[in-house]
Amino acid sequence: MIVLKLGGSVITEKDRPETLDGDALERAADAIAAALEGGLEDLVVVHGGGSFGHHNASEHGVSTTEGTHDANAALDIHGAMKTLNQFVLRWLLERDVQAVPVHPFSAGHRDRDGALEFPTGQVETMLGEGFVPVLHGDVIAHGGAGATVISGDELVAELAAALDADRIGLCSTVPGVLDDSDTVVDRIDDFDAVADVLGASEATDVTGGMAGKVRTLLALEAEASIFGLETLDAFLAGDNPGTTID
Ligand SMILES: Nc1ncnc2c1ncn2[C@@H]1O[C@H](COP(=O)(O)OP(=O)(O)OP(=O)(O)O)[C@@H](O)[C@H]1O
Ligand SMILES: C=C(C)CCOP(=O)(O)O
Repeated sequence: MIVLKLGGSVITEKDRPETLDGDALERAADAIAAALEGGLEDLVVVHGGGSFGHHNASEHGVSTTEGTHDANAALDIHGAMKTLNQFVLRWLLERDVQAVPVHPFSAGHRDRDGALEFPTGQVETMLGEGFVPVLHGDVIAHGGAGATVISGDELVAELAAALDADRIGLCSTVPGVLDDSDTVVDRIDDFDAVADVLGASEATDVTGGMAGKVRTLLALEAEASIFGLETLDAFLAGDNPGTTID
């Protein structure tokens, strides 16, 4: 079973609000369709926000820790993410991938300590029935804070642990984690060893960019790969392109 995140920075033009990168989404959807046709059985897709969601969250001052009690603000962020989710579903369905949505806002919550509660029975049942569940970064009810942002990366970590994923992949806009001479770091097992080169995203991003991604993945028991779109098909075929986080 694979949990795959399509980075928002890959499938959208991240510095132009609410702009899809149709060519990139097409390439990603082609790779997913080919892998399923080639025999891959269980795949969960999660996508990030890119230019959908992050701008809205930033405008409303909402992040993973700063919440809102204004339903209009929550729905503005959620609506942007659902719009992008519709695009992802459409691109997959056009390639006969049996993609169905799971909207995290209606599926889970954080408690007062910020701990995520995310039941996964619906995702497991979808997989068992031959569907490809497609989740996305979203807003989520948060005890004492109203609604806060949940990143696609956090959902990947949660799903991978709950579903005991065999492989975890984060397809981003970079070929992997880059060191200070822009060479892809092969393997990361310690945050402090790479902390100096890990930055935020270059675009508006309320969930922590590459540093947040590495921190989230290091907390997982299973290995994860961070790689670029050009090696998505290789990852789905069983290779470990880019940076391995363990
Ligand atoms: N050391 C690094 N190596 C690679 N990328 C880095 C590094 N430090 C910071 N970055 C930034 O992190 C970005 C990737 O993080 P980002 O959160 O934008 O990715 P994403 O998951 O694909 O998108 P989204 O969060 O919208 O879903 C890169 O585009 C780059 O700007
Ligand atoms: C900004 C929102 C709502 C979702 C962010 O998800 P991410 O792009 O995976 O960090």
